[in-house]
Amino acid sequence: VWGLKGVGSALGPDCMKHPLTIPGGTRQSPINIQWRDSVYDPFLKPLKISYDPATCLHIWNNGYSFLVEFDDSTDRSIIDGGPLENQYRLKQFHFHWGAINDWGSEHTVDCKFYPAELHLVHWNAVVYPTFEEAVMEGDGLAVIGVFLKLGARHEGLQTLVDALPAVKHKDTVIEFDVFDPSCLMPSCPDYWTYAGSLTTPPLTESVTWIIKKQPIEVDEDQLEAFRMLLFTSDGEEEKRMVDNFRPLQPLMNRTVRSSFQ
Ligand SMILES: NS(=O)(=O)c1c(F)c(F)c(S(=O)(=O)CCO)c(N[C@H]2CCc3ccccc32)c1F
Ligand SMILES: [Zn+2]
Repeated sequence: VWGLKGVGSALGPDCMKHPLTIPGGTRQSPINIQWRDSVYDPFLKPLKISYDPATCLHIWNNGYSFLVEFDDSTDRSIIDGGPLENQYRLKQFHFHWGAINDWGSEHTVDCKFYPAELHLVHWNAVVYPTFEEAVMEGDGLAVIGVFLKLGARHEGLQTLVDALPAVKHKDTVIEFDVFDPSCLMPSCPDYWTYAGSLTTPPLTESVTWIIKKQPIEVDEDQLEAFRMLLFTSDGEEEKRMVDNFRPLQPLMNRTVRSSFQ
């Protein structure tokens, strides 16, 4: 259901090819963010992020991406403010990336792909009793998207990169017990926000997307470390874990708001 893995051409305004939409879907993700069409909303608050590094549990290759999962049984790692009505609890973060640096992100900005994109998945534990229930509700999830661009080595990311060989194969997990994902946040507070969906099954329209304007820099070796992961389990014919992003989806009747002018 990840749809056609067409990478689409970033040329011209129509950088969406063969969008695979969910029947009846009106708020699917990812989308192209056309900077000039985004609307500044002065009522958007700064995003507040407070993560407790001790809530970090493990890294898991689940055959889609590699996830760093957190203990979300309390409100120790949360986000608040921004476009959100409630605080949301951090459940996991993961990445999407390409086989080469010309593409890899899920969202695009003015039809430009980044080589990778970080997603921090949070859920509304104020209103919903479990993550699984929040996944089914329009205000259930909040995902922060951070673009990765090729540049200087990212020291904070390196501790994660060093652990990746241990989760090379699908369904491998290793303990990862202290990591503060705020080290992966860009310094600039600016973001875009829009109502969207999960980009993997169940593709539910339950996500308030918060896409940071400023990318973080990572170096070629760090991107290559992502690309040596495998979609396949140990003993199966090896398939490199690359191009694990969903094609762009139609904006339909949505406005992308910006927290900046
Ligand atoms: N781009 S994204 O933010 O939409 C997104 C993913 F891209 C992605 F790969 C995953 S997953 O957990 O690896 C695969 C499960 O669908 C999730 N995980 C979520 C989605 C559904 C679900 C169910 C249980 C635990 C985590 C998740 C996700 F929210
Ligand atoms: Zn994602």
